[in-house]
Amino acid sequence: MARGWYGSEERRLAWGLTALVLVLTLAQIGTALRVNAWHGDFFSSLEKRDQAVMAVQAWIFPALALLTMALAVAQLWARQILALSWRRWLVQDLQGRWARDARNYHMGLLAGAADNPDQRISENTRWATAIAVELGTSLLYAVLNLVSFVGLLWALSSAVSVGGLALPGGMVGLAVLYAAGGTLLTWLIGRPLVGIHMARNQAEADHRFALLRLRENAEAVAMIGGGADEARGLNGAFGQVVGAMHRMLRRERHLMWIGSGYGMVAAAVPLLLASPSFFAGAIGLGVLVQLGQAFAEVVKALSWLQEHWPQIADWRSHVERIVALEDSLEDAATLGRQGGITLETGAEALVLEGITLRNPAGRILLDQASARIGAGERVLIQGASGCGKSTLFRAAAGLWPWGEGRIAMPAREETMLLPQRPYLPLGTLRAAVCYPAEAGRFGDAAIAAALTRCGLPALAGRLEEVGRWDRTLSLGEQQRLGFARLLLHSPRWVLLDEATSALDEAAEASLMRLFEQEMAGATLVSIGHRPGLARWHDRVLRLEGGRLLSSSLPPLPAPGRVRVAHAHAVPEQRVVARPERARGLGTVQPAR
Ligand SMILES: Nc1ncnc2c1ncn2[C@@H]1O[C@H](COP(=O)(O)OP(=O)(O)OP(=O)(O)O)[C@@H](O)[C@H]1O
Repeated sequence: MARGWYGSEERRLAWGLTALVLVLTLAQIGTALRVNAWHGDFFSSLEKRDQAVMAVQAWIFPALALLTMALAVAQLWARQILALSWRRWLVQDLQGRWARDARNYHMGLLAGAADNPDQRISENTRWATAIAVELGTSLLYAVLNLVSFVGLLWALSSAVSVGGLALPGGMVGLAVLYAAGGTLLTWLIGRPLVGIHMARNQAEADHRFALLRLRENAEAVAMIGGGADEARGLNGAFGQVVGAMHRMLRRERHLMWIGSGYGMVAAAVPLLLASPSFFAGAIGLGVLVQLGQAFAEVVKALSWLQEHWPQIADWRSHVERIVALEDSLEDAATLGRQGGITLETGAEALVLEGITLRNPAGRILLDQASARIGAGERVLIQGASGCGKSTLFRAAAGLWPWGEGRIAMPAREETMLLPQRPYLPLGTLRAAVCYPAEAGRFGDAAIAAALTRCGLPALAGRLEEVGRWDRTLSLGEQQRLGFARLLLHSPRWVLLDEATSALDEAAEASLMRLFEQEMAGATLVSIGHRPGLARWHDRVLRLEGGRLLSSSLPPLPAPGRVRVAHAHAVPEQRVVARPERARGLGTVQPAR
């Protein structure tokens, strides 16, 4: 995680902020050392009853206090900015990779992919970076403290004798043994904390996802009266969070016993051990106080792991989740590339050559099928539910990884696919209609005309309104909006996947008439179950038993009559030219 940022185009910022934190931390250590020396001088002056020296020390203290405060604030600011900048880079990097190249789609197809990527990107990155900076600076502080105070402790303890035995550096050895014992004990008791934090993180993510799912499906749940059941499910999901929290708190309580006991003993031991030397007059009060402080600082520095173990466990659980997401993103990219289907774009026709498609379980949907749809044709794809019609479109969009063969497609910018429920982005209605182009791409008059033509005249005056259009518009209205998009973008190739399924026949006819009038030159490939759809097409491609069977449709019937496919279907071999049409203008069927 860190290497990416420190090697990125933001590396100057990354290294600069890190250097700033380092310098400010060093300044803090220097000030702490000076405060320690001040204590020595102050208590020595007290002991000697030297008022003049004490008055000087009294003046020094406010300056030291002010410096300590200023450095604490500056170092905190630098740490926070470092963590925030790193998180910003990490989030942008992760969400960019997740959103691009359909990796989020391929992650959904991967068995065992990292769950809840949203929580990993928004939540885990926050803690992984913030705690890393905290741990990093506190470790640096501990190391520098150790280096600073270990010499002092060594020097001071050379004047101390225990039981008449002078041990130069004895206090240092004692501090090392003491901290090592505490660390070992902490590790033994606190080891399961990492797993517990992982379980808590997972439970938190599952609970949040359950809440989100209910929010997104509020209407369906309310209609079926599933509220009580949902509440039980949510309570169950949160119960997992509470369970993990209890396990975590129990462990942390155990660690607290060790931590607090150790701290108390560390404060008293050096004073008790050095007091005989003080009474014997070998050391003064100032040295005794300094010795106690230096011992506590050395023990604290050496006990860094012990003191920060709960934080380390928490941090690791966040990092593990981000690393798992990164792995899944890589796997998704591999899955996206691995497909045996060769996709060529920029072709003049849509050509399928020896296409085999399988579902994720390996079931063959399409077996070595070939077909060609020429420019200007209107082809209806039919077949039983679940036979693989939409999967064929997915393959044509380069999304389906399971299969073989070759697909040649027109250029992407000349093609537009309308699914059953068009995707409506968050934001203004204008943005929703213009999608995927930018909101400012089309003028008001063009948008209003498109909406009116597609039976949504009432929406033409609400272009600046912000709303959840996927919620407030009925499915039929959303499908009309999809056709308004088509009109605006005017692609040469249109792929419809049950894009009129929510409309009545008259409204469907009104929209399909677009391909007779405003978009008369476009090639149309649709998927649909309704028999009435056939009248808007020249031929049918039927997906049956893994084969694509082509049937031409009879010449244009009289308006209002439904056309049916020829009884003798043949495997696709040739292109059937689109008959010339001449039809009267259709009437607009407003939805509301
Ligand atoms: N993401 C997926 N994971 C697992 N199976 C899938 C996935 N997508 C499609 N399938 C399976 O592939 C098969 C073909 O699905 P597809 O959506 O192409 O059917 P369809 O012919 O369009 O059906 P319908 O007419 O009902 O829309 C189905 O059995 C479906 O369950």
